[in-house]
Amino acid sequence: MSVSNLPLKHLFEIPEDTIYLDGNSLGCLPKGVVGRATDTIGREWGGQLIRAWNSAGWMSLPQRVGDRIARLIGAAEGSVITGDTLSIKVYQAVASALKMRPGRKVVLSDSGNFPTDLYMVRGLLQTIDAGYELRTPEPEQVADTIDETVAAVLLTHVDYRTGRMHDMAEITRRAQAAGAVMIWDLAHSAGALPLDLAGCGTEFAVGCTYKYLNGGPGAPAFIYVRPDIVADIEPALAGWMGHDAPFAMELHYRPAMSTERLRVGTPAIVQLSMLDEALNVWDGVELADVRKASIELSELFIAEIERRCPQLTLASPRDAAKRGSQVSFAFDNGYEAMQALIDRGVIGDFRAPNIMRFGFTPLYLDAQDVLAAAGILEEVISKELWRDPKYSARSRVT
Ligand SMILES: Cc1ncc(COP(=O)(O)O)c(C=O)c1O
Ligand SMILES: Nc1c(O)cccc1C(=O)C[C@H](N)C(=O)O
Repeated sequence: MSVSNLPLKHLFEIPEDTIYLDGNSLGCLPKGVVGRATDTIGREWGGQLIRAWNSAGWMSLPQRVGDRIARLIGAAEGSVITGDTLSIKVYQAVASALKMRPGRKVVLSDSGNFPTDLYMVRGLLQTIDAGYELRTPEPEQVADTIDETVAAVLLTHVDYRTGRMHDMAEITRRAQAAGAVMIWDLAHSAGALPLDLAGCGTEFAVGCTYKYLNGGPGAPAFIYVRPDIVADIEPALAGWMGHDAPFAMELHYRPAMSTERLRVGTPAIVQLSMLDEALNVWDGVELADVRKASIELSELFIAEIERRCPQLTLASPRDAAKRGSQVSFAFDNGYEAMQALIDRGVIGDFRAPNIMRFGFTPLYLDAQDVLAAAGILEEVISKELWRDPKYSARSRVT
């Protein structure tokens, strides 16, 4: 693919004979990360011990890494903080949003949302036990369902199954016009396409860093809070690291005056330093270039698969402007076909009930990869290689 400075394959460890189309679930390993983890463990922890919180800058790492992510999601410096898992950050955002709209009793999401987002909301509402309701209309109906009973709208921008993308600016506008607080889950957007959080005015956004940001399995999540409201929000999960002066050890919680108030407990320093290192691959990269290459690669893939594999049905929006950076095809034996494909070095994934999912990560993928993957998928489908009984045990976790 001939987009300016992409791809940057040489910056990644990619196993030989592997075409990786699953960077939308777990990104590839950037080359510097192993060395950085070793340094954090050996030199910083091993050599500096407790002093490293100051001498190695561990205490400020959640904010510094947040600032690097902010550039990639169109947010101002200081408005993004890292830590915990995305599930926790969803909980915090929704809990804070409900406090901002006392008297309103509805959280609005959609029926396509990733399960953990819905589970976290239900768990929160059960804990509060004050007559709240979670509504989950079809994704296409969400905008028209926002009314003045809605306290918070929680949506995943890019659908994990189909790649269908909500109109962030328009839904944010509709939510705020009805007086609701907007929360975007950017799990499948951050690092995948240009975002303009500051411009769209959303109150909150949350996301993970192990997909397109390549932070590694279990890498810390992030949360964005619009700068003008941060001093007023009441953080659920008020841990000591979100206190204005953690080492004053005060008995009463006094939140930090910045996004730091969304911190909870001790940050996972090794993972955070791995993420910090992984973000180096983005230096000098423009999301507009990534998006252009992502659309070219995914259009190429769709054209090739529709020509070579008529048994598969496109399950993603055909219009690239309405898709994130993944392409899904429906196929009744998709599970088995995906196992057969993975066995031949093309790694995508399967999502129930029948979705074969392929992620496009232009930092380490090019047109040759896409053509080769399409050829192998054609072989799996046309020769019905997926019928081999070894592909039928549905025991994989992803
Ligand atoms: C939209 C969305 N939200 C949340 C999660 C997961 O959250 P966590 O990182 O807490 O496992 C995922 C993927 O795992 C996701 O796709
Ligand atoms: N977070 C994951 C994990 O811990 C194990 C396996 C997969 C994941 C994922 O990220 C799944 C992903 N969010 C999805 O869209 O399906």
